[in-house]
Amino acid sequence: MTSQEPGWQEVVLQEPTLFRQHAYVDGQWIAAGDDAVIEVVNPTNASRLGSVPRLPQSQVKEAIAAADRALPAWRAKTAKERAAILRRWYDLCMDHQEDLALILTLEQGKPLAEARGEIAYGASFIEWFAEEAKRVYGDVIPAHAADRRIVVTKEPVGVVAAITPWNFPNAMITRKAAAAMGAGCTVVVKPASSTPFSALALAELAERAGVPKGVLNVVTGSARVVGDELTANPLVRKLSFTGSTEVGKVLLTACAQTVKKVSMELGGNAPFIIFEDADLDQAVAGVMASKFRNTGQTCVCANRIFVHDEIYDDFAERLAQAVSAQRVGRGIEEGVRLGPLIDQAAVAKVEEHIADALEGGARVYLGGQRHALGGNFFEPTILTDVASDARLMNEETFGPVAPLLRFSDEAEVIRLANATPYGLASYFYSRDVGRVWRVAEALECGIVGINEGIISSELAPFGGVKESGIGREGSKYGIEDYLEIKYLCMGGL
Ligand SMILES: NC(=O)C1=CN([C@@H]2O[C@H](COP(=O)(O)OP(=O)(O)OC[C@H]3O[C@@H](n4cnc5c(N)ncnc54)[C@H](OP(=O)(O)O)[C@@H]3O)[C@@H](O)[C@H]2O)C=CC1
Ligand SMILES: O=C(O)[C@H](O)CS(=O)(=O)O
Repeated sequence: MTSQEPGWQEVVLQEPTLFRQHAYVDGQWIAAGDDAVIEVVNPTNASRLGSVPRLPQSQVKEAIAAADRALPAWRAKTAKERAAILRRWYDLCMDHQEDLALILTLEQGKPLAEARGEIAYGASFIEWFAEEAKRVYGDVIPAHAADRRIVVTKEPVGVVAAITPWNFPNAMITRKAAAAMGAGCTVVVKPASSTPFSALALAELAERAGVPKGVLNVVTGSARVVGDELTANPLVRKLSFTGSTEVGKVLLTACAQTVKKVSMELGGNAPFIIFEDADLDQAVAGVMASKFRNTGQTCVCANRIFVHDEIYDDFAERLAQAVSAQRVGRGIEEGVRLGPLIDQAAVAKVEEHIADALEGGARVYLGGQRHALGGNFFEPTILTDVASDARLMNEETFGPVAPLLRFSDEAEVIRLANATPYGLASYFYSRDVGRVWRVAEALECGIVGINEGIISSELAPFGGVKESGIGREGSKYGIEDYLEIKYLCMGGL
């Protein structure tokens, strides 16, 4: 038994040392000076999984200082040397995929199959930035005078702070840390307090891969205490944040005081538009993939589903058949497709959005209630005839609710799709090539899924516009956010 804690539900890790209950600072596993802890529970049944240190500001400051001390030697390594260490980290993550997936499912709740997928997805960023690290090219610019030479180089930003959410407790860390480390930066990560164990397991494997002490640090503790130090400390030159837009705005303001570079991956409110010429089987599959992945708890989930009048009733029935086939249950049970929501606050938000839609004239086509399993479980839900002024039109539900709205006019549905402060992902299904280009170019967002509901990959730039964020993660663009451009002007030659 890895742990006697009730939250472990007979789960046994092949490698029990991957389950860490200490913060990782300067190559050491540490407790809080006053032994204060944050309890961590299994969202499936609220049973105790363990605890992590509630570090005070002084120990967060020490982690930043350790990252600063480690920076010169780490950035002095060649890109090839850093790439080799990242590659070993990738190999170790994949070697321990099952254990990492079990830890993730226990602390976050997602079905084991999805957790395995997240581990592979998270590891793919380490593999990708091990390769991209070796392609950080500069420029030689034809000089404007015979005695000048103009060169552009790129240098690591320095110490990077990363604050990450609970919904992807592995991949949101590697998407930042691997890019930063590949660029030659050192990192202090603050994982979400409800899902810290995935981050600590990654730190354990990074140490085994040969990541030098101080290069990667994981601090756990109060969001406010840790966040205040990470955003105020002048040694931190960049903050990369993934989480809600509300918190992103707080962090943006705090970072202004020391003019830090920032990357913000914030909330979304994805429109999903199904035109009358769509392949309905593909559209149903796309909604199932986009809407119900992670039980609807992703920032790129379809949040508003617009269905053309001509196909509305047929689509609603087909979707209901697909949703009804989804098995709700504990994530560690094979075959389960929908796990619990992260906590009771998340359940309450889903209920509020449903109640608001019903008050506006919507109807429950399927589900609509807390699941018979109780706790944080909720029935996968389809609402029909949702009004265009419902709360969920402007707020991300972050739960397994598929609200179907009717439309008949292309220009009108684009106006509705764009009528939100968010702009992360959008989706639409049509087989008319002219419409595909018109709609793709008209949607105000960073990512467009066209006849496809799963858009995330380490190869492609992930990020949003408007209040969904700043910057891009993954792809060849993702490493640029961790680099500074330096212009060398050589004269008198
Ligand atoms: N665009 C994107 O890629 C993504 C966006 N999101 C969005 O985030 C939300 C869900 O994730 P959730 O974790 O609840 O988001 P939160 O914004 O509440 O939390 C995200 C992280 O920020 C920390 N945090 C919260 N308040 C502060 C603060 N004042 N100072 C410093 N850190 C703070 C949290 O710590 P603690 O856990 O200790 O409170 C957590 O680690 C949704 O809106 C979702 O759309 C989520 C994932 C991806
Ligand atoms: O936090 C999220 O929702 C992720 O960014 C979505 S994805 O990258 O896993 O698709």
